[in-house]
Amino acid sequence: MDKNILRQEMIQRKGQFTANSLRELSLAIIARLLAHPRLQAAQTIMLYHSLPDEVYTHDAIKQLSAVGKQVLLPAVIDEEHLELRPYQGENDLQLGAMNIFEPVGAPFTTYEQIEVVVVPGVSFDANGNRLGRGRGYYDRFLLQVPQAYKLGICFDFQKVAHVPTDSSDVPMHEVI
Ligand SMILES: Nc1nc2c(c(=O)[nH]1)N(C=O)[C@@H](CNc1ccc(C(=O)N[C@@H](CCC(=O)O)C(=O)O)cc1)CN2
Ligand SMILES: Nc1ncnc2c1ncn2[C@@H]1O[C@H](COP(=O)(O)OP(=O)(O)OP(=O)(O)O)[C@@H](O)[C@H]1O
Repeated sequence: MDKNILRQEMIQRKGQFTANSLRELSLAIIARLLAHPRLQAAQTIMLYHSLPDEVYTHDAIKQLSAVGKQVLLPAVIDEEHLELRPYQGENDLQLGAMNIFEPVGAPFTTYEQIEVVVVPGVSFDANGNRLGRGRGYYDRFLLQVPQAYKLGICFDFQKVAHVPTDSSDVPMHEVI
C-alpha cells in the first residue's frame, strides 16, 4: 500500500537524525509557527504535545498559554476518537494511552471556537495533503472543525511531491 511505503521512507529519513538534531531543526519551524498571522490572531488553538520524532512543541505550548491564548491538546479516549482538553500548565499533564502527554480535566467541547489547528504529520505535500500515523484519529477529528485553519507542521525532509490520499483524508490549508 502506497501510504505504508511512504511511512517506511519517512522512518528511514528520520533515522538519520539524532533526537537532539530534530530538536534543533524544530526551533526554526516553531519560530515560523509563532510568527504566523493566523496563529497570532487566534485566541483558541489546538496544538499537539510532540513525541520525540515530531516537531518539538512543548515550549510553544507553554509560550502560547503564557500570552493568554487558550491551548487545547488531544487526548486519546478509544481506538478511534480524540477528546480535546485545555492545557493548564505542565503539572496537569499525564501520560496517556499512546505514550503522549495529555492534560487532565474536563473535555473542551465547543469546537466551533477553535480558530487554528496545528496538525502533526508523517509527511505532507505542497497541496496540503497529509499522511498521518495511520489510525485515522486526526482525519475523524478534523471533520468536526470545518471552520478551523488547518496548519500542518513537519521537518523539511518530510515534505514530498505527492502524498497518496483517499476520500477520508482532510487536507491542510497550509504546511509550514
Ligand atoms: N504528538 C501527537 N499527539 C497525537 C497524535 C500524533 O500523531 N502526535 N495523534 C495522531 O493521530 C493522536 C494519537 N494517535 C496516535 C496514533 C498512533 C501513534 C503511533 O504510531 N504510535 C507508535 C507506538 C505507540 C504504541 O502503539 O504504543 C506506533 O504505533 O509506532 C501515536 C499516536 C492524538 N495525539
Ligand atoms: N472520517 C473517517 N471515518 C471513518 N474512518 C476513517 C475516517 N478517516 C480515516 N478513517 C480510517 O482510518 C484508517 C487510517 O486512515 P489513514 O491511513 O488515512 O490515517 P492517517 O491520516 O495516516 O492517520 P491520522 O489521521 O490518525 O493521523 C483507515 O482505515 C481509514 O479508512
